[in-house]
Amino acid sequence: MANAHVQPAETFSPIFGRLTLDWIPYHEPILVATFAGVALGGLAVLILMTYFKLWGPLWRDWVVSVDHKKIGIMYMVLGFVMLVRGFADALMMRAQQAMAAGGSEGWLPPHHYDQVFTAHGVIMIFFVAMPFVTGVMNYVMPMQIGARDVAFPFLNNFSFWMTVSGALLVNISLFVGEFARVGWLAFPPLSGSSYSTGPGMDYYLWALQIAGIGTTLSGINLIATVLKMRAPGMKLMEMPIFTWTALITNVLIVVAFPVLTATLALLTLDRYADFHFFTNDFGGNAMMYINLIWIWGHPEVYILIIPCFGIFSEIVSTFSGKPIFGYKTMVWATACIMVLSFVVWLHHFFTMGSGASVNTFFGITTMIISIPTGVKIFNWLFTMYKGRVRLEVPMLWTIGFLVTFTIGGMTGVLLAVPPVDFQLHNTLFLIAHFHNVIIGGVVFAVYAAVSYWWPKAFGFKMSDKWGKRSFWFWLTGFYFAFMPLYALGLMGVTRRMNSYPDAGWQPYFIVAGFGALLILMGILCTFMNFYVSIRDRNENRVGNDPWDARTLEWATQSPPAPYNFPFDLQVSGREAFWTMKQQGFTWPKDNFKPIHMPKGTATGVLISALSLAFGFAMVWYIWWLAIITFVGMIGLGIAHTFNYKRDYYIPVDEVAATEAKGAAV
Ligand code: HEA
Ligand code: HEM
Ligand SMILES: [Cu+2]
Repeated sequence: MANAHVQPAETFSPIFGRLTLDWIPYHEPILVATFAGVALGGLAVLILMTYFKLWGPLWRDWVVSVDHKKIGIMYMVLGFVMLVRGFADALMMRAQQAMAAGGSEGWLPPHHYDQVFTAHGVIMIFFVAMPFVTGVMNYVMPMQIGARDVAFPFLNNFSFWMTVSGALLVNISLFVGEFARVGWLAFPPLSGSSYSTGPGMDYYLWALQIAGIGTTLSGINLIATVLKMRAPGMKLMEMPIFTWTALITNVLIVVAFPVLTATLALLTLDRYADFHFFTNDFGGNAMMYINLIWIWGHPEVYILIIPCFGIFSEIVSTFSGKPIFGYKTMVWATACIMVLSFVVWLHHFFTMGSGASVNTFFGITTMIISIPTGVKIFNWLFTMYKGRVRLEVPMLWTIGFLVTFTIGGMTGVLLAVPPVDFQLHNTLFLIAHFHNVIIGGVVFAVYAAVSYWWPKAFGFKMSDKWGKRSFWFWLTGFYFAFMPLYALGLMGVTRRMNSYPDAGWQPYFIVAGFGALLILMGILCTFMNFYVSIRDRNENRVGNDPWDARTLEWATQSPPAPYNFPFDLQVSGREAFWTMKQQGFTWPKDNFKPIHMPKGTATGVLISALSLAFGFAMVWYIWWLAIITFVGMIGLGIAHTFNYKRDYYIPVDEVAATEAKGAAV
């Protein structure tokens, strides 16, 4: 069955561009079944929503909302939904490699398998990990600095919906056409027009461009928020560590993402307009792409991990009952990582002919990053040392992280040694390294963050039992799924292989597949946890400060009022809320003033919807639709500047009523 794939013929019609019925994969049973599942599920959701009359509230309270808390939660929902999609791809790969040994070709032909690993990588990085960290930053950071919202609330809503448009475009490619078969970073010449015909690569380009605009704008927004919106009295060196990491992450985003945008734009010109930036013909150079994409790509992995370091810092300190050890070194270590992350990119292509001196330089700069990272690890350990450590669920994830991330970091240092990398580059050892830091770091952090801030967001705790189950399945699942890959990598097994001749490797792949099943159990326990926690919410109600925490978000109600804080805060010292608690702080019960708030608007979601249609039109060369939607986007943007009704006041009696319901502390 393998290799049976025939690419539909390239045709062009003025109305449908190059889209023909042949591009609908109704001859692929896996996709038809998936489509049926998605369609039925979607239909069920539509019916339930209509039955319970939820469309109005969904639109008013969520879709058009500019409230940073709502937007934060929507990012998390997007992350979890896409995690299911990305993980389904992972299971397919694990199943394929568990069977495709010694002459067997397994169940996924190369044409399909290559799309699966590309989609998995793209989805996991751009539409799982990025929404997760952006979501947590959005939800938590403004409250940590005592602000009512982010600096540009409308922009925040717009950024979110652009990310959704990008994610939708990737998912549309599953049922209309195909996705790229080039790996998550799409190196030319493979990704150029000669070797990647068809729409797959173009889906990749437009999805990432659209989502990337959202990410860049959100970065600008959150930087402005930290710099301009802090409560009076909060000095930079007194901000909570998580806020520091959010600031540094967003600086990285604002510096790095434009490089991605430019790189993808150049590749788009190569593909659409016959330019030759990245081809050997006509003076182009593919190495330029490799350099540019990694100048973005390496900082990107720190964009993912740095906010997670912030999450763990808050949790360690709260659950050890101590201020974070080495506050200043924590801030400086993070700043060092920020700067260093821009001078290591070449470690991703030591083997591509830069020569010994260049490789040595980049090998050493890479190793140096271990030092500030080690500083952080030891700071967390010292925070726990002699603390009254409470092993609640968020803390379990934190300890799991400390152990797992350190192992993954160490294997990164091995890869940073150029001669070693000549052996291990693009083997499964590399795959094991980065899943080790990303799952042990980012995924664990997100789970920790969700269990930690959930009671703040919803007013009740999550289930302890299901939280622990989820943790143990993920932890053991991770080790079963990825330790065999280190061994395989050392034996020389390369990445992105659809099948392999040596049946001796098969047992390792089977163990890895078993690990993926354990992770599946972990994910199922998570959804069970959501269900059980919401079902039993009335038994698990908590006050505003259930963990005896130290930062300002815990001074608000649980869930926080739309305005977060009823009064302007005047804060001092590093652990603002802890100090307030020591001084017996309570919110005043009267003398409220009307609160000035930003108004929701549908402009963001409408422009994003047009951008989705624009992306689709560009993928399929439907030029008339591209022109109309492009003009529409610009027009809507301009029209929005004439909308002067952007704010409103919450009247005093409404504030008083809200505060009477559950005044903080
Ligand atoms: C969250 C994501 C994340 C993080 C945090 C890291 C962190 C690190 N990474 Fe990793 N890396 C990736 C994600 C990440 N990486 C991805 C996605 C790829 C591959 C992409 C692809 O090709 O598809 C990759 C690839 C990659 C390569 C390329 C290999 C190759 O293609 O052949 C290299 C080589 O140097 C490397 C090194 C490192 C190092 C040195 C660190 C360091 O930052 C780690 C520092 C941490 C520690 C060392 C542990 C704690 C420290 C101590 C306890 C102190 C004492 C320790 C010492 C003094 C050593 N990484
Ligand atoms: C949850 C369990 C996961 C499993 C079982 C899993 C499994 C896999 C597998 C089998 C591959 C292909 C390896 C190969 O090339 O042979 C892969 C690639 C990859 N994974 Fe994962 N993965 C998981 C989670 C994640 C997460 C959370 C992320 C990032 C946030 C991620 C990012 C990637 C990337 C970037 C690639 C490279 C894709 C490429 O080669 O272009 N994965 N993963
Ligand atoms: Cu790197």
